[in-house]
Amino acid sequence: MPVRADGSAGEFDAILFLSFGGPEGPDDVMPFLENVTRGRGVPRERLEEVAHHYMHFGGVSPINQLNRDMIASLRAELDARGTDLPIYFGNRNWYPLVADTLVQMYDDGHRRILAFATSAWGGYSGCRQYHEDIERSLVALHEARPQSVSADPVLVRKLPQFWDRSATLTAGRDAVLRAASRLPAADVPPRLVCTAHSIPIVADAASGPEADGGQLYSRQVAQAAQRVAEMAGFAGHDQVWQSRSGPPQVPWLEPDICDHLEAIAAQGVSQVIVFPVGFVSDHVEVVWDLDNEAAQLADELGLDYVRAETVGTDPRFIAMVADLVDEYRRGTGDLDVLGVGDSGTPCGDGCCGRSVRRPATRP
Ligand SMILES: CC1=C(CCC(=O)O)c2cc3nc(cc4[nH]c(cc5[nH]c(cc1n2)c(C)c5CCC(=O)O)c(CCC(=O)O)c4C)C(CCC(=O)O)=C3C
Ligand SMILES: [Fe+2]
Repeated sequence: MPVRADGSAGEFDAILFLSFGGPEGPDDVMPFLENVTRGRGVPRERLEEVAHHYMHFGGVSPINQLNRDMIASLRAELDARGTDLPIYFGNRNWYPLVADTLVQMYDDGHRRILAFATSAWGGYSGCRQYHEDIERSLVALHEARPQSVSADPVLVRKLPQFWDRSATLTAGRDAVLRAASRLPAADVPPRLVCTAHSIPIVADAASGPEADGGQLYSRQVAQAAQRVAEMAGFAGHDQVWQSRSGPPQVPWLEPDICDHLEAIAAQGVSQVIVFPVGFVSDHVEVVWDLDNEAAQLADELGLDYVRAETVGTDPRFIAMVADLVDEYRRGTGDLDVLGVGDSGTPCGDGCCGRSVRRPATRP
């Protein structure tokens, strides 16, 4: 059993399901977007444009319900294994805010907490920022319960990145195959296009050990997509990026999915399968940017377009999350893998990019 920083041999006693958060009504949209983009130099016009995407769904992001569904599935899976750790839900950008959830967990008596973050990836937005969310919440807990926390501290251990777990990739493969089966028969095989959230080129360069040339996030995404494509029997695939933000003069990962659809249509491609490798659930960036924008463009270009499901509803994916919990709850999980860190300590030297402090606020 690995030696732990706090020297204790105790088991973990609760799970924090940590996610991005999303608005639950029209009045939440702008304050939510301000939380997401505080200090990031995202132009007002971009925020207003994104606010329209949310308004298209009545100001309600599907992400919260999807997370609650995932939590219910995880609960059932853990119960079936006889693992009775309670699961709590907390978000970076919207209610329930992780800082509030942590106070609740503490008041309920939990002192050793495993955190599962809904991003599979390394890099600042997908990994490091979740460590920062934990750290910031611990600071807030200390302010809310100063005497108790000093005398009786709490440990929050973040679970590893899971983009390369076999269940993640197998669920992706089957989602691609199901999508492919919805395409009408054609002479030429369909093009598999794998998409993930774009990030600024400098953010990508800053993620991952410098010795490996950085680019941890884009390399992980490329590898996951490659594996899924191979497993689904595709000779090749295209890697694209979506939902770019920020000022237009700042370079982000490219090609953008829409530019790419135009390019392949011009090459004579007639069918496309879009697989959102970068996300675990069908939230706004999937149901707007892919099912609406990209699908409409494909229609205009005369492309048959199908979008593969995200992996978060696949029972094998949920079982994988339960495996992570089981591996780490007794302290036997590997502490030396990417994504794992205690109480906000980032997972490795130079692993996931520079820190940018940015507390979420209430409306
Ligand atoms: C790598 C990555 C993931 C995947 C890893 C993970 O899952 O964590 C991800 C997920 C998500 N991104 C989401 C939403 C947004 N992302 C934004 C902005 C940004 N994302 C970035 C990166 C990522 N984002 C970046 C570098 C920015 C620029 C601002 C900044 O540096 O932080 C903005 C601001 C408006 C805009 O400009 O688009 C919104 C609204 C939602 C929730 C959707 C819903 O509500 O249903 C989810 C799951
Ligand atoms: Fe994002």
